[in-house]
Amino acid sequence: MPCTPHNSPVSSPAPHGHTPVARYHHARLAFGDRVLWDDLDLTIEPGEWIAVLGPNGSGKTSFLRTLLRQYPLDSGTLEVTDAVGYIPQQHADDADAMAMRGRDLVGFGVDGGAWGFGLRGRARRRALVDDALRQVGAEKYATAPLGVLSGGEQQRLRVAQALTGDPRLLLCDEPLASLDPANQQLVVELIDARRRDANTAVVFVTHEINPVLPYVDRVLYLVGGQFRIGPPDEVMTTGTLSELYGSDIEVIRVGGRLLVVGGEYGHHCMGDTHTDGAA
Ligand SMILES: Nc1ncnc2c1ncn2[C@@H]1O[C@H](COP(=O)(O)OP(=O)(O)OP(=O)(O)O)[C@@H](O)[C@H]1O
Repeated sequence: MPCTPHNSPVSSPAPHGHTPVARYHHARLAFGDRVLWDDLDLTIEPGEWIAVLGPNGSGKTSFLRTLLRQYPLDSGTLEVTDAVGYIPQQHADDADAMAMRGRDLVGFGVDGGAWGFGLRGRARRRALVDDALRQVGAEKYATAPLGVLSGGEQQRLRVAQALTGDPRLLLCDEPLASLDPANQQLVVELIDARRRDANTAVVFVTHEINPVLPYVDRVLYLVGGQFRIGPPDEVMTTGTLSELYGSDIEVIRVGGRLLVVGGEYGHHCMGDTHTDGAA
């Protein structure tokens, strides 16, 4: 993959206006012979929720990495806002969970853990952290060591961390993994509240579309170097997924939830879209 970056900021005078937060034009990403996608044209609008789906290794995290400017494109262009927030998977922190308080984790969003602030810098940092904690309702356990908090509480703090930069674009990398359904719902609602309050766009990588299905505007479905992008009703269909996977896939709707079954990729598909008790 060439190292020349093709990514550049979208110029945006109005932070939460109508300027797109990201724009791919004829974009291609490949590692050696392995093409993850080619000729991707995609404009992400403020307030839009895009779910990124696909089997293991199809390029979902790599897609986020292009938006984070960690992976340059092979060809084509990507313009993306500078105001990007990132929510990682749970348990993604390497730091000692008993030595770090909840608000320390949130503070990393402000300064990446840098030292040497003046008084004014510390006051500003404290205000940003307090505001982010308030947005996710985590004030109560902000001073507890991270290691004693539940998975749901920790994930709330990671949402708060991502909000400290006042993002126009929120990137979420499987943020529901290993949460129970009640905490999944809570985290999804926090993200949606931010989207509604600040018109922040959301790009949400997930193996389980059902917890976010009511919020999703468009699905980007990646499979074996191919992709489809469109509203869930257009992409999550027997016809579209069968064509994309190149084998028979059946999509069944059960009580507002989706169950995807069949074909040689059946195992992946079940994992991609089926959560609890949809069958
Ligand atoms: N820096 C890199 N160099 C070479 N290959 C890479 C690099 N990053 C990712 N890949 C490859 O690109 C493919 C897509 O990886 P990616 O992590 O984006 O998939 P994914 O859809 O997020 O997978 P999963 O669902 O398992 O998390 C994989 O085959 C991976 O090995």
